[in-house]
Formats: sequence, C-alpha cells, structure tokens
Amino acid sequence: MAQVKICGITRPADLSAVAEAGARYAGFVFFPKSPRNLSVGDAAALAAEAPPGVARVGLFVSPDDAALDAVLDRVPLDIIQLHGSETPARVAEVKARTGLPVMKAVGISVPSDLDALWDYGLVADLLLVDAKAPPDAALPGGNGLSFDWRLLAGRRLLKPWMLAGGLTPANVAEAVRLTGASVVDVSSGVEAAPGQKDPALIRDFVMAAQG
Ligand SMILES: O=C(O)c1ccccc1NCC(=O)[C@H](O)[C@H](O)COP(=O)(O)O
Repeated sequence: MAQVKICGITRPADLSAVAEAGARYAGFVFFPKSPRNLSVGDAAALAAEAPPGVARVGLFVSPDDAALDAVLDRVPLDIIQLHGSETPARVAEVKARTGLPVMKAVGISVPSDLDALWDYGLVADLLLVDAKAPPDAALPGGNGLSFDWRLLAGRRLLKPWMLAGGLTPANVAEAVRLTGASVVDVSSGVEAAPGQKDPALIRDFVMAAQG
C-alpha cells in the first residue's frame, strides 16, 4: 500500500479529484516550457484551495533565488521539489533559504545513476527517484518514461523517497511490489491531455497504489 502524489495540477477540478481519491500530495509545476506550468496567480488560487490532508509541492527546475521568492511570496507551499541540475550544495541552500522541506529528483537509467541518491540523501529531506529524461527530451520530467524498477529492489536510501516515472493505474501495483516504494508520484499517466488530469484515472491510480 503506497501513498500517492499527483503532479502537474493546473485546474481546481483536478485538485478536487486528487483530494477525493485520497492522494496525499499535489504537485504544482513552475517551469514555463511545461504544458503544466502555472502562473503565480493561478498557483496561489489553487494552493489556497488544497484541503488540509493534501500537501502542496512546488516543482522547480534549477531555480535561482528570485524565481523561488517570486513564487513563495504568494503561493503557500509545503514542500519544494527540485527537478533540475541542482547540486547538493544548492539543495542545502534552497532548504535554508525557504525553510521548507526539499525533495530532490534524481534521474535513473543505469545502475551507476543510483550513486547520486546517496549524495542527495545527505542534504535533501526527501528523494524522488524518477526515470532519467533522454538528452533530447523537451522536459526534464513528466515524460511518462519509466526505468528498470528492479534496480531499486532491496535498496535502503538515506531519506524517505517517492517513486516516479511512467507510472499508470495499470503498472503502479507492480512497481510498488518490485521497489518497495511507500509513496508513488504520477503525472502523465493520469492525464487526458498534457496538463489536464482525468478524474477517473486519478481514482484508478490511487486505488491501485493502495492495493
Ligand atoms: O511535469 C512536467 O511538466 C515537468 C516539467 C519539468 C520537470 C519535471 C516535470 N514533471 C515531473 C513529474 O511530474 C513527476 O515528478 C515525475 O517526473 C513523473 O512524471 P510522469 O512520468 O509523467 O508520471
């Protein structure tokens, strides 16, 4: 049984579907190249509507301080997700600057990619173990790609972690079984179109993740 984060929420109805399905985290994307990108104003309105049981995760890609401040001045967030090329030192800086828990996304493709989970585990509060985006991908995440989940089998990480990358209602139970993940994260696998979640897929995903 795993808890669920639904990433890339852009509409109030999708946030309601997240809460009604029993997901514990809702992700808001701040990355202009993404079809899931939110303006600060829209994000402020959405985040204010999140019910108490749903943690609000702000996703940033290699943000500078000004980009973080512009969002955090107006958008109430509970967790910062860093999904770019942030170094461990930058993760520590963001944590100190914002005072919020920081989750660092680590892309996995081959076994040696797992080494970074140790380095980031020393400084981040949470880890997001995601598929590594191909070099020609338009986005560093949210591409619906998965990695070989067997790479994580039996591994102990330094910090609590979420599994992401290409998860769907059809494969999430198997992913949880193979990796032992206690939290799973999905975006494109519960979408009707990029940036538009499908409430039925969200419900099916949460039910499948929870066993
Ligand atoms: O979703 C985006 O548009 C996005 C843009 C830039 C960086 C990361 C992005 N998404 C990350 C996620 O939604 C998830 O944390 C994760 O990568 C799972 O995505 P998916 O494979 O689509 O389920």
